[in-house]
Amino acid sequence: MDNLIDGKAVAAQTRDTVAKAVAALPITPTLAVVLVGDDPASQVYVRNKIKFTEETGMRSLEHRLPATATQEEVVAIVRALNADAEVDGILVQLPLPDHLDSNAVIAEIDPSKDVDGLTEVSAGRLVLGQPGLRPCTPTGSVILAKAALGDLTSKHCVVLGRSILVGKPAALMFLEQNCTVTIAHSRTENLPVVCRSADILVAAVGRPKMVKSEWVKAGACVIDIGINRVPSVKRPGQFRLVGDVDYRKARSVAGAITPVPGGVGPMTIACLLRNTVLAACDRREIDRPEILKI
Ligand SMILES: Nc1nc(=O)c2c([nH]1)NC[C@@H]1CN(c3ccc(C(=O)N[C@@H](CCC(=O)O)C(=O)O)cc3)C=[N+]21
Repeated sequence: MDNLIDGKAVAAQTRDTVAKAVAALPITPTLAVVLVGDDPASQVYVRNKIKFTEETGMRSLEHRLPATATQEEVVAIVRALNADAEVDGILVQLPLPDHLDSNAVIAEIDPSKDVDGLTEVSAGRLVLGQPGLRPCTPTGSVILAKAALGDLTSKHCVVLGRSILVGKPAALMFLEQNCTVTIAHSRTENLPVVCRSADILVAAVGRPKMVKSEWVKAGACVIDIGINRVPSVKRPGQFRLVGDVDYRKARSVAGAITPVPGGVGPMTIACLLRNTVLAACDRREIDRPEILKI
């Protein structure tokens, strides 16, 4: 049964489209990445973000600070990037070390450069239905659902999870696609029943394999946003990635399903690149490229 949604392939396509859009622009968009500390997972993500930025014909700047950096030092970098007219996008890799206030850092980002879609202005525009920069993981999830289903109008979308970074914006973005949206969470009664009513089930809770195959309606489209690191049984001392969905069993019920890894993760980075182009266009009053429409 070929019901796998190949996130790697759709991400490669998305990056291709971004590269075409960049090639047609009169300018070269620039993404600045700020990395504080030496969390190994963050290092890998940042390396990939920079690699793909350059592969799509854009410029990248990298600012690395030690884990001991102060709030003032991080804020000073963000302010310098705000003031730098060459910089179109600013990404502060999260999580920041515990002693730093990430909300206060994000609040410093010039909303016109907010390629993560995390500032109050970006969130407000999403709520108000105004154009803006949308968060990357929810955008990637919508693109994957559309790759599987085409038009999403009137589908019942259940978003499991209400986090600020993922669940809440994902719900609003599926609403923008004319879905009927339910947000389910830890206090929802009869979670399995609610999830089973979904045509599109978006799992964003951060609990490994929490969503069982019995929670999935036959033929539903399952978008698994979870990136959970669990100890590997085969390789002691190592970790493997699992999603929020019991993928192996759910795959035999779902009409379409994203794997982890190889699902939403690669799309998150592709959508960051897309946002960098959109930010560059908006900032310079160039029309957004038609090919980047969702
Ligand atoms: N300011 C900010 N923006 C982010 O968007 C952001 C962030 N901070 N901090 C961390 C999270 C996480 N995130 C991922 C991106 C790609 C994969 C990805 O490509 N995953 C691969 C596997 C990679 C692996 O093996 O670790 C996959 O799912 O196939 C996963 C997770 C972006 N994040």
